Amino acid sequence: MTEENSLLGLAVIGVFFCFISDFLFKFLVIGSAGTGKSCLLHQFIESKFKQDSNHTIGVEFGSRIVNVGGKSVKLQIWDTAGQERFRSVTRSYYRGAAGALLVYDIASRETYNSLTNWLTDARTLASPNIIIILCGNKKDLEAEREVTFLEASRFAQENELMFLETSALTGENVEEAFLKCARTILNKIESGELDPERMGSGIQYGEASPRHAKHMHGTQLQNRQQCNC
Ligand SMILES: Nc1nc2c(ncn2[C@@H]2O[C@H](COP(=O)(O)OP(=O)(O)OP(=O)(O)O)[C@@H](O)[C@H]2O)c(=O)[nH]1
Repeated sequence: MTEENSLLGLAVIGVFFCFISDFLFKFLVIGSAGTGKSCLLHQFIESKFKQDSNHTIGVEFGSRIVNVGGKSVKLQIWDTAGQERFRSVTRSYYRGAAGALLVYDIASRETYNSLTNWLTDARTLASPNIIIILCGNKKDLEAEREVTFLEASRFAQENELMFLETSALTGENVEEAFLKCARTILNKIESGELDPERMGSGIQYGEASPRHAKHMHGTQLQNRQQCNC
């Protein structure tokens, strides 16, 4: 084998391992219209600010594999429309989500005042154990701030939420928000508090997980037994 061929082989193996994951987590991005949910998702996936973002119609989807505590986790993220007229559509996507970013705009008290409604929806429609991070977005609009950091952090504490102020425009804390949520879920899996095998947990074993291989092996065995081959 030539040196070029072996380098090519290593590159192919590298690319393969980049696309396989230990876990898959279903995430939601929820909150009032115009708070920057689509821009946060775009910044997280594309590492740039989405210019001319329009209102989301129903839901949009994005995914990215991240490394959390030595494990590769595929985040399957559903960006939901904040407009009231889409509520019945977006609510149908909540089911079985493991984590959520609950977004308000620090420059709009109205979006902050609606948080309780979004939170109730998430806990009743997704799961009472859903891991939620509160994101005070548009942190860059300091001069227009209507919601203080302190009051939002108190709200987060009272409602058992994690909290960060973010800016989809500058990228500040965007990566951290998604990773913090993923890390908390992973810690709960490792401590046994969350069971990925429970129906509707919003968690699946990825292709790189030995549990996935075991599960696949079991399925293949079952199929073989069924077809007698
Ligand atoms: N200054 C500033 N503007 C932002 C930021 N994030 C989003 N915006 C702007 O806020 C507006 C709404 O952003 P979107 O991401 O479309 O909001 P959304 O929450 O997805 O809205 P819906 O889809 O209607 O629910 C757009 O004009 C964005 O340019 C931010 O971090 N800072």
